[in-house]
Amino acid sequence: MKESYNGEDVLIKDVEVQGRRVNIKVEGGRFAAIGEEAGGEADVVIEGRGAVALPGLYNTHTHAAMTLLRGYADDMLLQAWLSEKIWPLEAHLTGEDVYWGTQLACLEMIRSGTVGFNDMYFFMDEAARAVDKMGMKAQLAYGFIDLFDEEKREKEIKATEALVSSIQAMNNPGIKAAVGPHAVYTVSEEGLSWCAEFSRQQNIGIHVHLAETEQEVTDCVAKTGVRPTQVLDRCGLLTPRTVAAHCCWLDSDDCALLGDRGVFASHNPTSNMKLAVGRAMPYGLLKERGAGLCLGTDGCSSNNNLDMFEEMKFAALLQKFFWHSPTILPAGEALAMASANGAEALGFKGGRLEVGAPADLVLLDRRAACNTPLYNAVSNAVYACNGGAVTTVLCDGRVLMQDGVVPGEAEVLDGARQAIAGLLERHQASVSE
Ligand SMILES: N[C@@H](CCSC[C@H]1O[C@@H](n2cnc3c(=O)[nH]cnc32)[C@H](O)[C@@H]1O)C(=O)O
Ligand SMILES: [Zn+2]
Repeated sequence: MKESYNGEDVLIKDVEVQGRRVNIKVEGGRFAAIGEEAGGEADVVIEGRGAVALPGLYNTHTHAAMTLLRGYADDMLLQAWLSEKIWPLEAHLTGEDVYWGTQLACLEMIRSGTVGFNDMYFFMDEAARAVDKMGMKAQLAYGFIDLFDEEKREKEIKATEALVSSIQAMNNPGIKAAVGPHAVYTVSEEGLSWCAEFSRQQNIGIHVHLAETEQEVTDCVAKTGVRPTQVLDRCGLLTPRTVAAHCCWLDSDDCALLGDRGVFASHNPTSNMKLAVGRAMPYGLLKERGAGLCLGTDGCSSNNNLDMFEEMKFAALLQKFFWHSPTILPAGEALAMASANGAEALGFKGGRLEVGAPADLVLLDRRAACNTPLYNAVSNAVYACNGGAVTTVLCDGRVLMQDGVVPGEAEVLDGARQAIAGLLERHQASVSE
């Protein structure tokens, strides 16, 4: 497998697509042909051996470098988890840590069939360097938190402007900048409005946490007189380029507003259940009102992995359980949330297994137990398999994993382990001072 990519043509032979055994030809990073007739010369030939072919997946809400904090703090309520555990350790993060933590996240995502993701964190120029090296697609935002303090707001504005220009200077169409106003309880309305205006001026996306907990909503109403959705709207943050993560504690007016504005609601079921936020995103109401619907894992510290196959299953099951409906969020809709919808939410064209689309492709092992029997490949993908069944991944036609091999995996794991050791050492030294 080549570690760099120069638009090689790829021929994938004998794979299962919607019940048919076909070949897939990739030319110039796009699907050129899908069918028995697909063939001809190719720089790379992959024997599918009947593997199940699916579109590449998009994780629309994560804090990628939180891989370094996996398992560091579990079984806590959100506010205590953030203030007592997560933020004190994050204070010691360096750019190098985020470079290795993001590479580890990319490795984990590639191995489980994700080709693109939506990130909000610190040192995002380092995250961009990691994404560029790993060959994935991403929308990257600096997590803007001003804590209602004017001086901190100025610093967050400068950090956001710096990140956007450094990403735009990379000229990598697979890596997009965005603004990342964290949430209504950590960002002033001046800060929220600045983010909205800057995203409009720069024509870039918006990535924000919305209505994750009941406390967020009640505190917001007590403080401003209106609900978080209305605060975001009056600051100009609800747009068709907005991905709002969580969207759990929304009422029907909130859902109507998100639908009217064309916002994408990113469902993060595992994180919501792990942090016991107490309510499932109102999937049915948001769908009825026309909001975009996509899927995310949140960070590794509130999941604790980045496996979008698990996320599809938990989304389908949580919606059925919470809304008492065995038919809500069927497998096909869960797969659409995790692929084409997610790509669209981030302004990418991929996540679709169709001629002309960018070649985002995942092959699942046909011989895996979770694919035996194979009555329905989509049912198995959502309800039976997890990311462990993924054998081969292409992103815009670039082979990121072939037959379970990701080039440079050992180096990424070693680098991440060293970063974790340094981070814990610095945190320990500060605690014992
Ligand atoms: N400039 C900001 C950086 C924020 S990055 C995004 C933040 O979101 C935090 N985070 C992770 N998961 C969640 C969640 O589920 N809800 C809210 N915040 C989260 C994460 O730990 C990180 O601190 C600062 O000065 O803190
Ligand atoms: Zn989050």
